[in-house]
Parts: sequence; structure tokens; C-alpha cells
Amino acid sequence: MDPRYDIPRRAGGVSGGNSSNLSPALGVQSRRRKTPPRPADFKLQIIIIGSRGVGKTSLMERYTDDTFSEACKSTVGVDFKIKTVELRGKKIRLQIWDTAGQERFNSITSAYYRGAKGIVLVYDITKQETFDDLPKWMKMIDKYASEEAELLLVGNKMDCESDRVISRQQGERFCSRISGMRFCETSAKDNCNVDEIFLKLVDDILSKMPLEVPNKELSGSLLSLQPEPEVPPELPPPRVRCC
Ligand SMILES: Nc1nc2c(ncn2[C@@H]2O[C@H](COP(=O)(O)OP(=O)(O)OP(=O)(O)O)[C@@H](O)[C@H]2O)c(=O)[nH]1
Repeated sequence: MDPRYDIPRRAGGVSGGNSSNLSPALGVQSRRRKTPPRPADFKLQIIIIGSRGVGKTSLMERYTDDTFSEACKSTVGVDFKIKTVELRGKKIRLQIWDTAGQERFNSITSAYYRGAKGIVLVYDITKQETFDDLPKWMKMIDKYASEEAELLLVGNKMDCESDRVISRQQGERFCSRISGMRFCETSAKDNCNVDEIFLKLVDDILSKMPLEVPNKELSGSLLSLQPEPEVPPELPPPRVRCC
């Protein structure tokens, strides 16, 4: 087994919108007084990886838009969505990268691993081969991701209990072999544990960050507020989905 698996990775309308009640002058003043939304304190990148059809896009879309589609549309290359969350008194702008599960896109998707502070590795509890592929994905993580990235293993489609072929214990056992990795089962369809996994991952990332460091000291780091998204320069623009 890769020696890295044995190394502990974890150190542990403002006024109701009815301006018709206001005189024109007051209306203008009221608009002028609107305070812009507080800017985010941090920007974090999270990447979702795993074999084809396990539900990576579905998890991302459930989390960011609270939507779910039964249609099976393979991701081509990568896609991303943004979600802002507040945790530990900080406002965090999450860039969530959804990668294609098909192997032929690995050379594209691997470029997105490096900047990720959190990695969600997904398998489908109803598809043996997606579980058997996990070591292959771990190799990709070892090769391309930062050693500090927080890892989360997710067994998705837990709503399909009658079709289950991978037990929760099998998932837990795989996870226990990788230091610092967390495990959870989810259902993007039933919206089960979806918010929880992303929030836990972000919380784990924040727990390791010096949250009181002024923003200017973070400039140049991945956490600083740079224009987004930070697409690796050599890559084509984020994907289009095909049927
Ligand atoms: N029953 C059930 N179906 C799901 C769930 N999540 C995703 N699906 C379905 O599984 C299929 C594949 O989902 P996607 O989200 O496109 O999977 P993906 O991992 O992004 O696939 P690739 O882009 O090809 O790698 C779709 O038909 C989804 O509707 C779930 O939690 N439960």
C-alpha cells in the first residue's frame, strides 16, 4: 500500500421593497444607504471526484441549488459552482469543482486537484465497480493533490437500499485505512446528508487555518480573495455537458 496511507494526515429591498410609501427624495436616500454585502473572508476550493455516474454532479447541484435531476448526463471535463457559507464567524466563498468520472478526462481533471483544500471522493453504493475503483482514485489524489487537503469518502445513493451492494461497514473499513479521511453515506436524490458533508468538510478545513490572520497576509495564497474561478491557465474553459 502507498506509505502515505499510514501517515497521519490530520494534526489533529432592505426596507421591505415597497418604496411607494416613500417620497422620491427619501427613496433615493434609502437606496443610497443600502450597504453592500459583506465580502467573503476566505475562498476555498473543493473538488468532487469518483467514477462515472456515482452522482458527483447531483451532489454539487443539490448542495448549491437544491435541485436534483433523474437525467443521466455525463460531465465533460470539469464544471464548477459557487456557494457562500458562514462558519466559525467567517464568510467563506466555496468554489466546488465537479469533475468527469470518465478516465479519458483524467489529464484535464487532474489539474484541478492541486488547489483543492477539500476532496470529496464518491462511489455508488449500488455499483461494485465504483467501489473497486477507489484505490485508483486514491492514487490520483496522492499524485496530484496537496498533502494537506481534507479527504471525505462518500457512498452515494443511499435511497436505493434494495439495490445496495456495498455495505456501510465496507465503506467505513476502506476509509479507516486512510489517515484523516472521513466517511459518510448520502442521497443527492433525497437530500440526505448533503449539506452536512460539505459543511463538515469546510469546518475541518477551517479548523486548520489561522482564521485571525488579516487578509493582506493571506494575499498570494489560495485563500486570498482573487478573481475567480481560478482555472488552471493551460486548460480549456469549464465544460459543457453532453447527453
Ligand atoms: N437514486 C439516486 N440516483 C442518483 C443519486 N445521485 C445521482 N443519481 C442519479 O445517477 C445518475 C448519474 O448522476 P450524475 O450526478 O450525473 O453522476 P456523475 O458522477 O456526475 O457522472 P459523470 O459526470 O459521468 O462522472 C443520474 O441519473 C442521477 O439522477 C442519488 O442519490 N440517488
